[in-house]
Amino acid sequence: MNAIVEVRGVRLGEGVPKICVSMTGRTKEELLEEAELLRSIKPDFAEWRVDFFEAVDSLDDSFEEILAVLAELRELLENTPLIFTFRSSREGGQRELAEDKYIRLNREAAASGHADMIDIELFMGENIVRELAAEVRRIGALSIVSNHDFHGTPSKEELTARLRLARELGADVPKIAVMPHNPGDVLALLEATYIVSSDGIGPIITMSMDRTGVVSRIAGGTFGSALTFGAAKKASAPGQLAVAELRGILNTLYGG
Ligand SMILES: O=C1C[C@@](O)(C(=O)O)C[C@@H](O)[C@@H]1O
Repeated sequence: MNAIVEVRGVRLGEGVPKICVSMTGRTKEELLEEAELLRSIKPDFAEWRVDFFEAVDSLDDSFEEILAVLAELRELLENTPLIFTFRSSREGGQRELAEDKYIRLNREAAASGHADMIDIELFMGENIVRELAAEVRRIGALSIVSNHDFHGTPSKEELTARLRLARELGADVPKIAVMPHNPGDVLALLEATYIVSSDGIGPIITMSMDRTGVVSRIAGGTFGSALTFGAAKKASAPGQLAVAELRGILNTLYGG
């Protein structure tokens, strides 16, 4: 595996940390509006948080409505790399999907060719993650294997182990987001980031949430996090800064 992951010409793991903005529309109209806004904001990456999309509740077996919206988003976003993410409730998302639907949804999103990266939750289970990550890659997309703790921050050792496990299971990019209760928790996240990024195997994405964790969203790159999430209209997680502000700070820290 290369130390750099390239998506539509954007090199993750090299230079200034990349900025990703999530689209959290509940309806197709809201999503298309968000995509229009992103055309002017021009983040390095866009993420569609599919769990916010109301039509998920009436999903039939074809996923037709989701795949149609995905195709429209792809077109509007032109060459901006697009991450497809269904975040389940137990990891801080809006909805839950039965395991078989979760697998098929992600597989079909990858097969559509409209999503560049597919977010797979680490805690779906090792076999599912391994198979899905391999399949996503076979189809020609990339995988982010993610874990989120909205209640606390595991120990540095546990954070390190989870990031490395994601990689072992085939993640192109391991990702972890955790909630700090004190500055020591942020330090644990940053130290784990430094340790795992020093493996030199490939990019990782980490963040500590909320006000206490903001420092990780702006300076995580110093410790080896390749991407940070910023907000356009609405934050998709606590602590995200507005893109313009984030971009200014990243330019100050890393040169633009
Ligand atoms: O995994 C992440 C990171 C995130 O939770 C954050 O804290 O910025 C935001 C989510 O939309 C994204 O999928």
